[in-house]
Amino acid sequence: MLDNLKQQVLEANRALPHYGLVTFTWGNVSGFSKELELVVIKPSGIPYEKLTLKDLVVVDLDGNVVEGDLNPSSDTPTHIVLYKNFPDIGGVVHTHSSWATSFAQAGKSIPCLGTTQGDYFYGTIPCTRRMTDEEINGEYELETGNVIVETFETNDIHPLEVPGALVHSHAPFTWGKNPNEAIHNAVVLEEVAKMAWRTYLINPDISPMDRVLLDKHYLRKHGKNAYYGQK
Ligand SMILES: O=C(CO)[C@@H](O)[C@H](O)COP(=O)(O)O
Repeated sequence: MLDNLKQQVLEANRALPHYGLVTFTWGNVSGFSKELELVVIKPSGIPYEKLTLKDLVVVDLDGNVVEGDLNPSSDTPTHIVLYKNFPDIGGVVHTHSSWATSFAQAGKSIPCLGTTQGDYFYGTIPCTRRMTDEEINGEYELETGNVIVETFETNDIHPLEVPGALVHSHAPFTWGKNPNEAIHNAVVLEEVAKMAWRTYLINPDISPMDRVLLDKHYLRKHGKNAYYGQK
């Protein structure tokens, strides 16, 4: 079971440069085994092209390394917070992909302007609030996860209906049922961020797409599945 998850995490991390989502090592992917309550994550600072299965790090939900000789990604606490608070997710991606990161730096959420986003994100992709000095000077990566969870709870957003968020002044995180789905959502997020910027340049007054069209597209693709409409 863990070997299969490691293979998924390795392939997902290698997909980051393939899809143009990272510069240098500005990104990381993890996978979660609910049965084992273990997270497999990319080691910190290791280039994707050099990554092997034995380099991956396995941590428990307290962040303790249970397998691996390298340091886990510096973002590991954020990944763990998301696994603990968003049930049914099995993969998390963090990148500094430039279009999505530009919205995060601007502190702007990405409204759902068209069906491209509507097929994968059931509405606005939220940007978190700025973090406080205490949060930044405390356990920053842990607080980063907490501010994402806070954003979803405050705005009553279901994390499997909107599988991603922009962290103010930082960058995006996406997730999914497994690492591959989290990567897919990261690619979509970067693409719709680019489209949103261009859409606002063409028409600064454009409003979000009609809800009836969003429902038609989102429900057609996802159906009334287990989590639709539930918290
Ligand atoms: O967000 C950041 C830095 O701002 C990190 O995502 C790094 O860009 C990658 O860190 P490692 O995964 O290599 O520790």
